[in-house]
Amino acid sequence: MQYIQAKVTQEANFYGKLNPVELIEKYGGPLYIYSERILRERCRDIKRLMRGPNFIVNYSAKANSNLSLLKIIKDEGCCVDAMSPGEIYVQLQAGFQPAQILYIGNNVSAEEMNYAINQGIQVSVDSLSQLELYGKINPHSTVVARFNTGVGAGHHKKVVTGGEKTKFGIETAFIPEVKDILQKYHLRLIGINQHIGSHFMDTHSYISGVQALLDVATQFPDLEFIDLGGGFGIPYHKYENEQRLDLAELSEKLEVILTKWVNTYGKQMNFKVEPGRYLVAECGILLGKVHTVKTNYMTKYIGTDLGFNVLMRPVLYNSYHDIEIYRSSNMQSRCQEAVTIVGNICESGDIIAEERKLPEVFEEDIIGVLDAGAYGYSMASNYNNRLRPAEVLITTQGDDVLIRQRETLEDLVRHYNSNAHY
Ligand SMILES: Cc1ncc(COP(=O)(O)O)c(C=O)c1O
Ligand SMILES: N[C@@H](CCCC[NH3+])C(=O)O
Repeated sequence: MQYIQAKVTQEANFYGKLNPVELIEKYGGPLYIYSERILRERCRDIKRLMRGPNFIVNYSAKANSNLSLLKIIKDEGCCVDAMSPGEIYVQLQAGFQPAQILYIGNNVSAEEMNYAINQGIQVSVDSLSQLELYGKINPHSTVVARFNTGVGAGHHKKVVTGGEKTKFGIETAFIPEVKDILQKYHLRLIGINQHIGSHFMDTHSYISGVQALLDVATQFPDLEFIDLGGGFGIPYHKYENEQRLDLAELSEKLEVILTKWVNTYGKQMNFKVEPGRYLVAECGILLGKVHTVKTNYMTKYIGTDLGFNVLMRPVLYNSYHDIEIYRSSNMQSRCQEAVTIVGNICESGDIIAEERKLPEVFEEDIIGVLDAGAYGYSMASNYNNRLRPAEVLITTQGDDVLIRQRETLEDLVRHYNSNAHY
């Protein structure tokens, strides 16, 4: 097999004992591959953000809720946050204890709240009306509230979750109303949280958000924890040597402001963060095959089986992913050229990479889409009745293990009611 453009994965010895062509031959494509080693490294990186037992990493499982990955993350000593009863269900299956799960809901129904409450899982509410609902359902208990401090950040406006133009969190101007509802239902606010948005690469906005959240915290004397949120970015432009987010710098800044704040609050505090992408993005690569190479009116299209049903990010946010090329044939790339890599979905926007400069690509080549572990499979769909792919873990020993089967055609009709009369 030839590694045509594969500097990143070769340096990381990503694929273990098999190469990407062999992995596709063995499991078929498209295929998500995850490196256990890189996943564990990222968990350890983020756990070094703060010292001591009062710091908890809550993995935000919406980024990737594969059961096997959850078990590894749990094994690394992380807890989790959940966005839905489905996430809670899978997290319990992965072995997390209810006390290790924080349900950070948004527009949650009474049934969904009860689902969490009945399992002993702490709920965080993000509006006055949800706080009222929680109080009615579960008075004389503890509650957590998500605030919107006005600070937002993110790689695209669709993923900025703090500030004026977002549905999330309780605006800080409503703190008096929060206190009234707490009193009315005899609720004790034990934690507050926020999440300013996804994928920041410098520490500035996160620190501003933390400072603003601490100002909110000062107004509630009974807190046991403050959850500072996630959003830690990863270098998607590895071929351009993009710098990593400076976690050491962030750690130093956090230490200064949190220590100062704890001294004035006058009581020990637990601090949490909620990283999703940071833990799982870089451990995942999406592999697919080139089925067609064609030119339409001067644009050279590389037609693959990587439709936006398997990786939505480029279509939804215009997101960039580095591309690698692996080849089983002896074909030789003669030049670098700008090509547009597309999938097999019936929409013109089904583009993974537009006008990307790559060594000449041939049919049957394997394409690797890097940093696809976060919001890849978890946002995959059955659009065009395509099947969601299989997922394979490369263990720290370099063995490949199937951790989720590829869907089958039968899965596509599994939930139809064939006895329906109409
Ligand atoms: C409440 C909450 N916490 C954490 C995250 C994780 O974000 P990220 O994957 O950017 O760390 C998200 C997603 O943006 C979120 O909505
Ligand atoms: N899905 C987004 C991140 C948003 C996370 C959820 N608030 C992405 O792929 O970048």
